[in-house]
Amino acid sequence: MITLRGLTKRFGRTTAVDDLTVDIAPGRVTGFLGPNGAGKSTTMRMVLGLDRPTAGRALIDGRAYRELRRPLREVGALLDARAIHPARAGRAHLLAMARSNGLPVRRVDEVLDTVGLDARAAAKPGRTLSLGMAQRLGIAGALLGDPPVLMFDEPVNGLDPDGVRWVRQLMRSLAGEGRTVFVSSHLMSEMQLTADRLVVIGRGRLLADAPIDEVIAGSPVAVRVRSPHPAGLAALAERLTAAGAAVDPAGPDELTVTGATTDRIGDLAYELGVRLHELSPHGASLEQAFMELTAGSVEYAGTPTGGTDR
Ligand SMILES: Nc1ncnc2c1ncn2[C@@H]1O[C@H](COP(=O)(O)OP(=O)(O)OP(=O)(O)O)[C@@H](O)[C@H]1O
Repeated sequence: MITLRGLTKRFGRTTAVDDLTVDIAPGRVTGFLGPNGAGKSTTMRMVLGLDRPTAGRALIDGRAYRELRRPLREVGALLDARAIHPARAGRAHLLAMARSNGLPVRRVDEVLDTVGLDARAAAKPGRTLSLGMAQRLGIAGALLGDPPVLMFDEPVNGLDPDGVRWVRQLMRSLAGEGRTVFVSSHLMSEMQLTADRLVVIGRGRLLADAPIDEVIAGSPVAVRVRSPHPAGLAALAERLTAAGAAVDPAGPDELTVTGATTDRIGDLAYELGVRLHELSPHGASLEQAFMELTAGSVEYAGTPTGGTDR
């Protein structure tokens, strides 16, 4: 269990983490989401005692990181896969970690095997590892002490589709063994497949802490409407807006409508004599739910290019 209580971190005038109170429970994968700069890495760093909270506490099974006698046996983490010695071989890196935590050498070979790094790959110096290999090595380091609590910051960065699927299965099986698995990712589709529960933050503040289905269900179903007649479509858009629906012109021959059922839209189109080529409901995705949740807390918002005002 990871317990955050009023956790706050300020860097000068920036509040990176703002009064976060959350329990991250064992036996499931908890996804940690937020726009760039939301405070995810800072939160994880505070759990690991790498950043000191300005206020509040971050506890691992009830204790602060600095109180853990053999930390690798209590919590394993992958924060930055590139944070390995450039000249040291992967296996030597893990051996040093094992020695300093009183872990047997055989654990090093076990975890290398688990993450699929063979003897040749494990003998390469850190600077020659691809990002994908460095991620696997970082995951091996997290697993080394067989800890009940695991944290991964963007673990699928740099992995190919097979690697992504492997990480997903690993996270699920670690949670299946009753461990606490806390994982950040900006790949929503991946999170939708991996996580049971989500903690969403924006500008350091808690925006959601709920089962993934609930987060997605909070977002309305959208209906795609296509017609070969732009003028008719514009008239339909006007009627729908007047009826209180939200209408987004997705293209010259297409609308995305929320707040009206397919029946209602079909009836209105019929009344207006607008021929439709498509009228289809689209279940909300995590991506859509995320965009809505975090709309007010994006630090660096891009502007659409080449488009007209919508
Ligand atoms: N050492 C530091 N000194 C000053 N500001 C910092 C420091 N570390 C983080 N910040 C700031 O704190 C905020 C949160 O950053 P953090 O890296 O925790 O966010 P994040 O959610 O992990 O972002 P990303 O998804 O981009 O990795 C940002 O505004 C960042 O600029």
